[in-house]
Amino acid sequence: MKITFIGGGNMANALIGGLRQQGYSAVGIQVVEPMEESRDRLTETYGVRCTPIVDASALNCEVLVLAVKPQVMREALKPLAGKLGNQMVISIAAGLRLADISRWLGNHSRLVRCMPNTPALIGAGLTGLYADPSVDREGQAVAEKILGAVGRTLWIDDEAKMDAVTAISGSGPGYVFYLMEALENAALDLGFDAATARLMTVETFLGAAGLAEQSPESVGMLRQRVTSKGGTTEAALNSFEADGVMAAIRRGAAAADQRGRELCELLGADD
Ligand SMILES: NC(=O)C1=CN([C@@H]2O[C@H](COP(=O)(O)OP(=O)(O)OC[C@H]3O[C@@H](n4cnc5c(N)ncnc54)[C@H](O)[C@@H]3O)[C@@H](O)[C@H]2O)C=CC1
Ligand SMILES: O=C(O)[C@@H]1CCC=N1
Repeated sequence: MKITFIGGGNMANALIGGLRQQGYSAVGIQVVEPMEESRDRLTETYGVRCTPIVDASALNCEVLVLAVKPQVMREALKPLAGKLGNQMVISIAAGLRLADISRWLGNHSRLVRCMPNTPALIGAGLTGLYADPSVDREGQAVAEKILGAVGRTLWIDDEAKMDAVTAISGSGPGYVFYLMEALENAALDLGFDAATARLMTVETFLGAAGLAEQSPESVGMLRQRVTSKGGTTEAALNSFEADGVMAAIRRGAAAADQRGRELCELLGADD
């Protein structure tokens, strides 16, 4: 199965890195990427062939992965419009409807919309997938195989829910790193050096996530188990509540969901 990526930035690197780690041959992967520096990096790191524009070899594939920013997707698809045969097209762009992508491709219908996340780079991604009703089981299996190579997959049966997937697991690593930054800064405030602050932060997140994964208990219950009455954790959590941290995070995720829907309307509208 030959795969062509349109766009060779962060996410394409994460997906290609994951596929290569899974033993997927570099010969089967090609990338269309206008930036010379990014092309060189991809070739040096993963041994994949890169071209600056869509040429005949880029079209000679079974699967296309659309990995450009939503704002440049329409422009990036112009060289592909009307030139596709039976290829499966997988879009990983936030906030772009399959109907719009299909139209920009000249009414192509074998489309799957996915929302991966950056832990894909270490094989620990989570991808939400939605398939156009015209995609058969074989097509779905192809998408599952590619995204499944870099982590877990979750099929969504309503495309409108893909913005919510983006707001939770797509953008989620950004929120987690933000919380990690906060804990790291707190450790610095309390007098630890940078390396120790990082170690304590990373291990605490890893340990807590691992515990949540293995435990049958809810995360709320796990939190309660750390929180002794009148103790230190309670002092911190009371302070978070007084500052509205929980509500602020929920409002933040809602803002991400809303932004996905805005992008959808803004970028999907006809000229
Ligand atoms: N970064 C993330 O955590 C996630 C991003 N996404 C989605 O993945 C897509 C890509 O995001 P990133 O990789 O973060 O962006 P990026 O900016 O790192 O990569 C996009 C690449 O596309 C290239 N490009 C620009 N115009 C092009 C064209 N006409 N033809 C081919 N390539 C072109 C750029 O040079 C750049 O290297 C976006 O649509 C985003 O919504 C999805 C899930 C997570
Ligand atoms: O911030 C963004 O728009 C992209 C989509 C999910 C993660 N990064």
